Amino acid sequence: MAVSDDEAFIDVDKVEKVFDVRRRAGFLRRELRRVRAVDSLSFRVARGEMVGYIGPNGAGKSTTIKMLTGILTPSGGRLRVAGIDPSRERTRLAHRIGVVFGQRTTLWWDLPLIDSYRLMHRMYRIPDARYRENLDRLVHLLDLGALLDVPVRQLSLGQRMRGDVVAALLHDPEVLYLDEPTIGLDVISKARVREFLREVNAERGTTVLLTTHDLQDIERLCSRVMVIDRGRLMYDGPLAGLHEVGESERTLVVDLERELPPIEAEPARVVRVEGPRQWLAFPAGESAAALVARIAARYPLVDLSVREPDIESVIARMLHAPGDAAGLPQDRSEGVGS
Ligand SMILES: Nc1ncnc2c1ncn2[C@@H]1O[C@H](COP(=O)(O)OP(=O)(O)OP(=O)(O)O)[C@@H](O)[C@H]1O
Repeated sequence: MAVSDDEAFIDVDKVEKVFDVRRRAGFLRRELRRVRAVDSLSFRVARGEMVGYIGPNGAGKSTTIKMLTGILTPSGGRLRVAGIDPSRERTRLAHRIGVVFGQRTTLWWDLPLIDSYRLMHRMYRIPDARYRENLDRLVHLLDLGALLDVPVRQLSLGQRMRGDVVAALLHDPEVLYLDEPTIGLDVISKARVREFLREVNAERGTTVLLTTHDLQDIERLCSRVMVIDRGRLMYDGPLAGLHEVGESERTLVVDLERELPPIEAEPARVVRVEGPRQWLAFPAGESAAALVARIAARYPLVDLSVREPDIESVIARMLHAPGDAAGLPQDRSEGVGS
């Protein structure tokens, strides 16, 4: 998407990351393999944007985020966040970014939640008044008041995740990297975290880069989505466009009054029939309401529901490579000698 030079808050220009990995290739032999995790990757994100960053397992998403936080140094290309080169000035950048890794916690496991926040207050040298104001606001928004004195190890996954989100935002970061922030959460906790992220983005103008395997996270939060595969950017645009490129399909499940032959309702097609229930696949870009109206006019409809495609199938269709279906680990290594 077109973000100009001046607007770019995150600026990634032909960035590469190559890992050299030694693998056992016999009794004594070790073979050196070169893994190109990120391959000439370029994109820009403007301040205040909320962007989904998705791709199959092993596509290079975490490697990108690690370079953006300064944990990893690129092998080539140029990378800036808020004008800062992350790997050179990691500490300075740390005051301006927040990170939530859904699979790991940044909180101290044995301490009550509030003690982790007090430690962050000191670590980030957050002015007292600002710390108190942020803590009150965030704890209220994420409904954590009753849990502040509970050790982190005793929190449920959803409570812990909300605790992590507060920790990432206490120092008012300008950019937030979220890696699977709703993984393993129940429907209510997911909705609460999403609602909260939308508010933070709207109120504070926080720039958000969101990695997820949950298509609904993207649908609810991001107007723009970037798809990475084998370290390369394959798509950058609205989610609807991704459905079109990938020709992804939604499913309409209809319950009829009685068993009937397969419904005829172009462009939908019946993919399964079980008694009076029929499943119809139709292009994700088509209006479900118009389709339902056409079917209701001709068939005795009792009930219906619409099922969205999952993110893996959308990406897999877009990549047009059934053998490489998203979710499968990919070997991207090149032999470089022993
Ligand atoms: N420290 C490392 N050393 C060697 N290879 C690595 C290292 N980190 C990542 N890789 C390799 O780089 C590629 C990209 O990995 P990365 O973790 O960035 O993918 P990902 O898109 O985040 O995947 P996932 O969705 O599974 O988290 C993979 O082939 C991975 O095995």
